[in-house]
Amino acid sequence: MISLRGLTKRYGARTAVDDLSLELRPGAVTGFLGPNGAGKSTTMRLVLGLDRPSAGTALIGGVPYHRISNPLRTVGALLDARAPHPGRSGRAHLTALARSNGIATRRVGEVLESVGMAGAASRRAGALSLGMSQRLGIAAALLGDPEVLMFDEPVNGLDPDGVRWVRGLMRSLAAEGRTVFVSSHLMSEMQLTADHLVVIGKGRLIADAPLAEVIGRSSLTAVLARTPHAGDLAGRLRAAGIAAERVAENEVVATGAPIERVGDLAYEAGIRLHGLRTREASLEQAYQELTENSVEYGATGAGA
Ligand SMILES: Nc1ncnc2c1ncn2[C@@H]1O[C@H](COP(=O)(O)OP(=O)(O)OP(=O)(O)O)[C@@H](O)[C@H]1O
Repeated sequence: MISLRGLTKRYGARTAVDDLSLELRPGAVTGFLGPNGAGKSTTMRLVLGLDRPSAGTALIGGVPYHRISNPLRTVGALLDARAPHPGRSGRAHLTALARSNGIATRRVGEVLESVGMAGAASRRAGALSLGMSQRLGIAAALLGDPEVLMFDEPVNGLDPDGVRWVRGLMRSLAAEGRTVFVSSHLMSEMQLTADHLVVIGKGRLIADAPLAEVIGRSSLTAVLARTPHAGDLAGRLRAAGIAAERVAENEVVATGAPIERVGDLAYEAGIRLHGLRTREASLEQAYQELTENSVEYGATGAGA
């Protein structure tokens, strides 16, 4: 469990993380989304005690990182895949980490195997491709078999097989009851991986909700009704406070209401339906709506 309370980080006049309060629960993959510069990496660094908050707290299992006696066994993280010393082999890097954290060195072989790097373990870290570096970073995060895992852009540089592998890994770590917190800019991938989403913009919390709820709140998620009485139905729905529009002779699009409510209102009004279905927004669309006012470094002008 990770708990943030009023977490704030200022760099001079710039507020990178602004009063974030949330709880990340175990047994779920929580996706961490936000435009470039939103404060995702800074938040993760604060949780890991790599930076000091200007205000507020970040707790792991109820305690701040610096008070955890066995940090690697409690929380594993991939923040920067290029962090290992470039002259050291992957195996040497992991062995040094294991030794300095009281972890049995046989774990090194196990995690190298589990990330598909057993064959490349003796290569210098500096000679690894970005994708292989990501795998090594994931191996380091898994080394202490921790309950809490944080990954900053873990699929960066991975090929499609690697991306699918990371997705499966995140899902299985969560299924084992661990807390999995993962940032990404790949919305289609997040939609397949995350159970819950935390969205921030300019350091501030924009959304903290289950994936289905974030998608359900999008204006592009709608209920489509086919009926020979489209005008009537649209009127009834609007009278009940639901945004509804007749888009064709026999079709109504309603937004902001669950499909059951639209079906019930049609039934109560005695309006015959020939079809009723939900059209879901993609996470990409929902995300864009949520963050359109928070993009700091976006392109401007025509075509942006
Ligand atoms: N050490 C630092 N000194 C000054 N400003 C910093 C420092 N670290 C981060 N920032 C600023 O804080 C803000 C948040 O940066 P951060 O890297 O946390 O964002 P992010 O959401 O991870 O972005 P990205 O998606 O681009 O990785 C940015 O405006 C960044 O320039």
